[in-house]
Amino acid sequence: MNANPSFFAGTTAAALAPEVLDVRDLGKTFTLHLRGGLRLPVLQGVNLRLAAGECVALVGPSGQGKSTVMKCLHGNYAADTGRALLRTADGRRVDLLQADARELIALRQREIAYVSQFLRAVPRVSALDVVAERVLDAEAARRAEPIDEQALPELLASAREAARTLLARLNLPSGLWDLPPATFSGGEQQRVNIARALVVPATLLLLDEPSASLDALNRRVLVELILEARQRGSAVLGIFHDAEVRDAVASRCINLAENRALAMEAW
Ligand SMILES: Nc1ncnc2c1ncn2[C@@H]1O[C@H](COP(=O)(O)OP(=O)(O)OP(=O)(O)O)[C@@H](O)[C@H]1O
Repeated sequence: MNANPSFFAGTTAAALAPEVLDVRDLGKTFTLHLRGGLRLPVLQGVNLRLAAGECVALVGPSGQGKSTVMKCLHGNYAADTGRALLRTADGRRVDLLQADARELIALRQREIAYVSQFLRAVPRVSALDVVAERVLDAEAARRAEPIDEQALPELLASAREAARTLLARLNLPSGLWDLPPATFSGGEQQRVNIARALVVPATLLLLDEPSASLDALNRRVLVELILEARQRGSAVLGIFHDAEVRDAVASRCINLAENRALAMEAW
């Protein structure tokens, strides 16, 4: 499938699918306090919509703010303006830009998965458990209470099984599974990161250069996994500098530079 660079030129299926994310007027200015309060207006009036099962690629020159959009939606950066309404799996509408810390944690456990180029691994936790923990977190969030001690061994066993399956699919050597990923190569860490994000279905997948450190074999696995996530109904927003990966997974592209002007026409 070729990515379609025109704004809102989605597939018919995407047009019929329920809307998952509606971002309007997203704005972000960085203030550099160590540079005398220098202000960098990076995002202004960003609008985008994502339907279940579609993948939108953010494209455009370096430094334009693509990663900043992702970080605002994931709650790593506070946005200055706008709203980003996410329709959750149980049909609620949550503004990602206004969610408080507790709500953000819950959203990250159940609804939103984020892959960046960098894995922020907890020391001494094995690669297997970095992935399996996400399954347990999602289950605890689904039950809206911590998992009790009696249920834990069985849940942990099935979470580790799911983690093993995905790590094997991503060709991470089994000899590494019980080791903490801190000393892994860039590509190995990236694969743990991808497995952690994709081991449970997400309403919204945020992928910031997920193939940056992958070899050709694992890029193909990544493409398969993203297409399967779309098929399950995840809405995917991604930055893919690898054009082959982008063309294989994206249903349309948005260039932030063109976004503002075109969005004004569309609304
Ligand atoms: N935490 C920050 N503090 C100050 N400036 C920042 C911060 N994060 C990003 N920027 C600036 O915002 C601009 C946009 O950065 P961003 O990483 O979002 O761009 P990008 O489009 O993703 O670039 P690339 O394609 O090179 O990854 C850059 O000029 C960057 O220096």
